[in-house]
Amino acid sequence: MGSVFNDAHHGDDDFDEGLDDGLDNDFADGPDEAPETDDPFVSAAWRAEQVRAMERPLLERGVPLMRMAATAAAHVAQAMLERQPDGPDVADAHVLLLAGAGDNGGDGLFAAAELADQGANVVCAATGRTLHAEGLRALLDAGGRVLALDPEADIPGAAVPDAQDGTDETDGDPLERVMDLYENADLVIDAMTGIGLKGALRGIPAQLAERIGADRIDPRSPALPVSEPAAQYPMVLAVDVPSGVGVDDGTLPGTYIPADVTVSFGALKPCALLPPAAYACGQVVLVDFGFDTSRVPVAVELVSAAETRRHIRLPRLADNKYARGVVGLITGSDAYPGAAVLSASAAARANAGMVRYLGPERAERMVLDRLPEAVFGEGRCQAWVVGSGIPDGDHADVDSPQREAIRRLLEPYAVGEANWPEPESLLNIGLDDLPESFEDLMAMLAPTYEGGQESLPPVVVDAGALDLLPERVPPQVVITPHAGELARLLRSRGQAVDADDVERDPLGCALEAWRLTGATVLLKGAITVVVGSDGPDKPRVVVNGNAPAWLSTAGSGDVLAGSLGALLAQAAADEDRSLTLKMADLAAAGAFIHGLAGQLASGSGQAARPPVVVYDEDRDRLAEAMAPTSEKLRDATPFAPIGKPILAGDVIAQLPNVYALFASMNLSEWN
Ligand SMILES: NC(=O)C1=CN([C@@H]2O[C@H](COP(=O)(O)OP(=O)(O)OC[C@H]3O[C@@H](n4cnc5c(N)ncnc54)[C@H](OP(=O)(O)O)[C@@H]3O)[C@@H](O)[C@H]2O)[C@@H](O)CC1
Ligand SMILES: [K+]
Repeated sequence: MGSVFNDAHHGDDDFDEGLDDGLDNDFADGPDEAPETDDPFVSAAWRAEQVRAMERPLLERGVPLMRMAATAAAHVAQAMLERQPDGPDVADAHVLLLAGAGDNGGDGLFAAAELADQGANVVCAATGRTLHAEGLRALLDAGGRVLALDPEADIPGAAVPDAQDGTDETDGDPLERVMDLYENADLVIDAMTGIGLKGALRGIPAQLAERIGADRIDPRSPALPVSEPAAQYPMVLAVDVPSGVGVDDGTLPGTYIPADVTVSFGALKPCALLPPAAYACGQVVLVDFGFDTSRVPVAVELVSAAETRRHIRLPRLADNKYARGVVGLITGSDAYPGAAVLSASAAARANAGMVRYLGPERAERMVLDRLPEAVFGEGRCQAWVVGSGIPDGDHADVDSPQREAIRRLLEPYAVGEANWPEPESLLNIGLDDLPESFEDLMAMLAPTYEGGQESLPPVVVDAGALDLLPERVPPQVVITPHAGELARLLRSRGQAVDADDVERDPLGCALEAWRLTGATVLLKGAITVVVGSDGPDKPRVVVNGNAPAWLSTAGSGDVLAGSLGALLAQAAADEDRSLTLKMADLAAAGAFIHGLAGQLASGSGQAARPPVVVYDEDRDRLAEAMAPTSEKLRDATPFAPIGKPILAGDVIAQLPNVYALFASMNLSEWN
């Protein structure tokens, strides 16, 4: 399952005819499979200590988890070899196992023993001073060989086969030996460290990861769909997690070995979903041990098609345009009028009842040109979008009327004020209505001061409006910064952070912004990280990974802001007051819709975090599930699997098709 639109297309109601525009490439009619990607289990991740807690009862009952893990890893290794068009059979394969002293190494040893049993030529490079005793015995019994890298190692049976030149193990630099083996291997099994990693890799594992990682990390390589046949040998299979990645926070604290496939045991760990570590995981195959996850709070969640669908409001018989949600936009400027067009068009094509635009005359004219349906001036709105295409405080005119309008719109959201206006009154504010000062605004709204801050309409605060955000706001304020903008926001609140810091630790920085502002934080990136409120002082972390790399294009952010505004307006049209605890999921659903529109527009099967494959004991079904995207989409689109360049307007044009895909999902599930 390499593509999210399959995920969006699994219902009973077959979806193919009747949507010519944009879907004529039959893209949406891809393989009708993988309903399991809607299983919450494959879209949730738990921290290492939580995973250990879930393992414990099974281990106490004597369930042989390590052997189960190893067999799964061996099957996955075989599937990797078999999918290479001219790859070797297992019996002829050269396998290099990098094994640490812990249980992760144990998994690797048993898995490698199974491959050696089938005739594979296996060499284990032991990176610690010991090896899992039974695993070692199994590998040696199966004919595998062991090279100890640590001079202090005490590993019975470790002997170095002649790597190249017939000399014995004491010759030469053992690291060089491993690199020779690496260069001649078909498959590397990385079992140096798993969830027991503390901090950054050090010692021999760090040196190995540095050498091998440097060979495999090329920032200039294009974004390809995962699971395509290897462009380079050897392929790397990571056992549980790629060694060296920050298991719980998704960072890359030091050297690491990026994997083609990561076989994850029992449950996903956050590193499988969070950037940048998720990029190092490649295709993720999840082995279900039957953990009881019911009492363990999810640490990080991947938004799914099923979850996104829950937030979409299909039109009803008795609807009028207001009932379907009205989006108000204060976006675009004389300097960037195009952002007004893009954000308003995106909102209008994303299932909103109406779009109301407030901005300078030139931008208004352009919006009207492209969107005759838009209305201008005051009136009711269920959600707002502000700031896209508006210069920030460093670049705007001091008396920019739009910034002033946004400032006034946001002022009532400032937490800490004694009184809050009823939403009704705020909903009805137009640009011309906005009084001169906050005091005047409050006076105007005075008769309706009753509601709490949670009843204010949701608002997307983007780009140039981020520096207008009040110190603290309620969760229905969604901020949508990219890394540079988030760094700036954090600096304005006393944190010494730059864009690189945000890219190194997106979760940590998004959490910090959430803590400091109270806003729902949507941090844009190849994988979008959303942090919102899950109750008092309790964060909810949701990520979206379906966007193809083509979506990094001018105006993409304006489209996201507009279409997210439309989603929020739909939700608010129904919910009135109870969006507060749904905002993280709503924001992530907005990112999912945007990413899916990008996939449809570009015809791309590439995605930063494609759906997770569930391990299947049946070898054929496993091979099918792990099959390359190009194979799955071969007949679906001439552009598969990589796709084609797109403009922001192409993404907007696909938004109705995204909604159509959701509308076509099993109708009985809509209730
Ligand atoms: N329990 C079970 O039945 C099951 C467990 N499962 C498997 O167990 C794995 C967890 O095993 P674990 O707890 O033994 O830890 P593990 O990941 O091998 O790491 C410990 C090793 O890493 C080393 N090390 C640590 N930090 C380091 C650093 N910074 N730099 C360098 N080295 C460092 C550390 O060295 P030390 O600090 O002791 O010198 C030690 O050697 C889990 O991921 C899964 O694969 C599955 O089979 C399912 C059933
Ligand atoms: K590993």
